[in-house]
Amino acid sequence: MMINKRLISICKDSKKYIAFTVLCSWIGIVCNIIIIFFIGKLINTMAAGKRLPFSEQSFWETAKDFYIMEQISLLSAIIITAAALLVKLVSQHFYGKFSYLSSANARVTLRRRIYEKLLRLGGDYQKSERTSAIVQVSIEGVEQLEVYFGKYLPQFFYALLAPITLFMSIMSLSWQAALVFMLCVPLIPFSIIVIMRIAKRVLKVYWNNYANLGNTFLENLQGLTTLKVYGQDGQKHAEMNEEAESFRKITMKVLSMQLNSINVMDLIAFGGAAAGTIVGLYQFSAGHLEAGDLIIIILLSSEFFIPLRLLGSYFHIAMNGIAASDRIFALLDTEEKHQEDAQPLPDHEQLTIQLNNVHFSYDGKRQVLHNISFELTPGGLTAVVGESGSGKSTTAALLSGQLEPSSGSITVNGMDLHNVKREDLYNHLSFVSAHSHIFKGTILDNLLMAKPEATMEEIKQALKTARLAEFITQLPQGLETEVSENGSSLSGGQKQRLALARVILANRQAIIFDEATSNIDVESEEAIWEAIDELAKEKTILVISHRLACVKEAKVIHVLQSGHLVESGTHEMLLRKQGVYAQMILNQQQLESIREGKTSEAAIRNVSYETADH
Ligand SMILES: Nc1ncnc2c1ncn2[C@@H]1O[C@H](COP(=O)(O)OP(=O)(O)OP(=O)(O)O)[C@@H](O)[C@H]1O
Repeated sequence: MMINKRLISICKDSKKYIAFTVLCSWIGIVCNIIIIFFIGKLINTMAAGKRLPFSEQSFWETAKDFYIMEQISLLSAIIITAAALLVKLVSQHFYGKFSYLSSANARVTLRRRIYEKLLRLGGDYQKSERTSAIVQVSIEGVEQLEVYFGKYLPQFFYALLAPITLFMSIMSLSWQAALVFMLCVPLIPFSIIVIMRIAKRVLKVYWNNYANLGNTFLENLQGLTTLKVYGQDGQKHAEMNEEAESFRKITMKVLSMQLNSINVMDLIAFGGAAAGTIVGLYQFSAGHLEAGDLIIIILLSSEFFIPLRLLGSYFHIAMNGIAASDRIFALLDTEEKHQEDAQPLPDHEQLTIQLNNVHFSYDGKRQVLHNISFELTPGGLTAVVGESGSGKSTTAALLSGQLEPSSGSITVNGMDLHNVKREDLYNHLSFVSAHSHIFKGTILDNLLMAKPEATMEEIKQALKTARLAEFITQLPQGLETEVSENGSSLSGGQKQRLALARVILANRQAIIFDEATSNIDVESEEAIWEAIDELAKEKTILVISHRLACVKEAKVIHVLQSGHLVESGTHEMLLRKQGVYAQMILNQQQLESIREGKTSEAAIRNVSYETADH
């Protein structure tokens, strides 16, 4: 219970450093025992009436001839003591080094595991934890394990070894005192186990509150402008204060629990040392123990309990790490979409993706897609349209392998998408969403991530197709211009055009555009549509768009309504059908004419105001 086997087996490289740390501590206590024994034996010799004749002989001669134990002269004892002090110093130095190596190794191993897992999970990581919680767990949570590996584990094994070593040493002087010490020792781990049961509960709440606070903080920070616009920042401030207060309370609870348990352990440690010493004193007064031996027992009594007492202190800090490790394991255990035996995609010139009777639900309860079947055939433009919430983005996410159907199947060139290696799929297929991620770095860095070996000619061509070349040449630092986190130093349209240039440079066979032109300026929108039309001449393009006028030229348009595929065909065919698509076109035209009407009315009003002003 006090050892987390899984954690240790993951960080198995730390094991040898833990063993070395224990060895260093053990060498330290053996040195202490030797020194204390010499002091005790010297006192015994003096108490027996033997005098050091310093006035008659030189110090060295006196020390050489004065025997404190059979076969051990004072001079030998001084030399051995000096050597023991030196060894203790060296072992203390190495204790620090090995303790650090053990924890550093474990932290590196865990962070690498988390990172690799996140890479394998891709967008699925949110199934297990929220983004802020993952950041907390992998930074602070892993950091909390420093004490577990660097201090707690070595101390755990040392705390088993030290009492046995001391028991054997004291046994030679008084087996009764040694026995009393030994009987009191298990009371400390017993108290640790009792406290651990309470601690586990409290620490779980502590970590939940901590993660919630982090999440609220991140969300409020990201949405600060919206909160300010709606005057909700004060309200959110108050809510965050409440969360912070509950976090403060649970932190105080953890601290007071730690303090109380340290008090209990102190009571046991001092009580045990006192009990053993009383036995020693009793034996001394009865004449069964010499004065020096009693002093040895008194001096070693604290050593008996210090290792376990220290184990208790480390234990509380380590428990925090263990609670964090539960969250780390939850993340590491998140089911991965892909099996180890995933296959590479057979090399085809073109990509055909087929949806066969696909049903999908996010939560297993509400069906979002019902029995969808269609084919994304090679070359040209295919469109998926439908009202908001009809399931367009979900379809795009299924086609690009980000989601898996609840039932039915998706095949790529005849192969089940589930079995296709993700790297291989993305070597053939790209995806551009409404919020393409632009990374902190230069514009060139962002482009090169699509094709690190791209030539300047290819980059220029991609920028030209994405209608971004002119903008870049206007920048004083051109391609070397730094963009801030998530491209926040670029406009929405520039960001999307940069994402488009990146996808063009990647030169995949198929590209899915999911509302890639929503929420951007008209100029950028037109530029992107022109580029999409150009790309569709060579590649397989699937667009999801609410702008029906832009998909008129598509070779096939699929219409979704409440998760059902209700119509498929060309623009003309669908218009003739007078069904859902024709109605959508009509609605959009009406909406646009109302908008245009309003604009012209406003324009007329403005003109008349202006005329009146003049
Ligand atoms: N992550 C999610 N978890 C649960 N339900 C979701 C999730 N994402 C979408 N949905 C639900 O699935 C349905 C289809 O959503 P989807 O985003 O695919 O629609 P859409 O047609 O792309 O809409 P829009 O045009 O507004 O983007 C909606 O009812 C939505 O509420």
